[in-house]
Amino acid sequence: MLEALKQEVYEANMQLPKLDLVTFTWGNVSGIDREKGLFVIKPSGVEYDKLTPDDMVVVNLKGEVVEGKLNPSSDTPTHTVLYNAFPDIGGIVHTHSPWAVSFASAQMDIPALNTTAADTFYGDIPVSEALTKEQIETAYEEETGEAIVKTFKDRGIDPEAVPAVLVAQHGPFAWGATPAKAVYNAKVMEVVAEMDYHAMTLTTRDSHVPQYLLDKHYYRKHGKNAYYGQDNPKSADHK
Ligand SMILES: O=C(CO)[C@@H](O)[C@H](O)COP(=O)(O)O
Repeated sequence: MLEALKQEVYEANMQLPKLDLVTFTWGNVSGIDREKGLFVIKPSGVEYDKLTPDDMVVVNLKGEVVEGKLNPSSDTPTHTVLYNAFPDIGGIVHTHSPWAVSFASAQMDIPALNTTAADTFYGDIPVSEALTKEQIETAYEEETGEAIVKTFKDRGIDPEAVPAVLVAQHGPFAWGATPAKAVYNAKVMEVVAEMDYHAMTLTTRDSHVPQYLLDKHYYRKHGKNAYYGQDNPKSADHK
């Protein structure tokens, strides 16, 4: 059943290691057939270079396996919640891509600071609230999905406008009209997160030696009068 969708989801999963979005067996991609109310997802714990289209698992919108010889991804409950809550999405991807996970670990949104972000995300990529110990210990993956939905509801964000989220202390989820588009959005998120990290480091001047102190030591070392801040025409603080 759903052979064409299995092939499409398989190909989307194979993009994850190619795009450096996953390590080992981390991450997963799914795609949905809205007419049949069934989605296809990567099997759990299978190495990407051993995956085949036939390994894909078919799941209904209650999260029940309807076809598959392997166990579905451990994140299947999260995908299930999102397909039910966001009726216009056709594919979902989850990765542990390191720059996005860095923002998730810091519980910080990935801000839209440049056109690279704005071309794909019409606003900041939100981070969810941290899940409670009880949520983690009871139904972690389902609660993860609920935390994502709550983030968009509470903050009034349209999941079509911002097709991505960070789950605090966990990592990124992204979605789109197709599994391939979901993977594209996940990669743009990772690239934007890296760009933002560097931009935010460069602009927080107290995160490194201020220019006028560098100048002062430079001038002392080279026998010139030390200038401080606004007195120094070379300093970014020069008034
Ligand atoms: O987030 C996690 C585990 O924390 C999962 O996404 C794993 O990284 C992949 O699990 P499977 O899809 O292979 O079950």
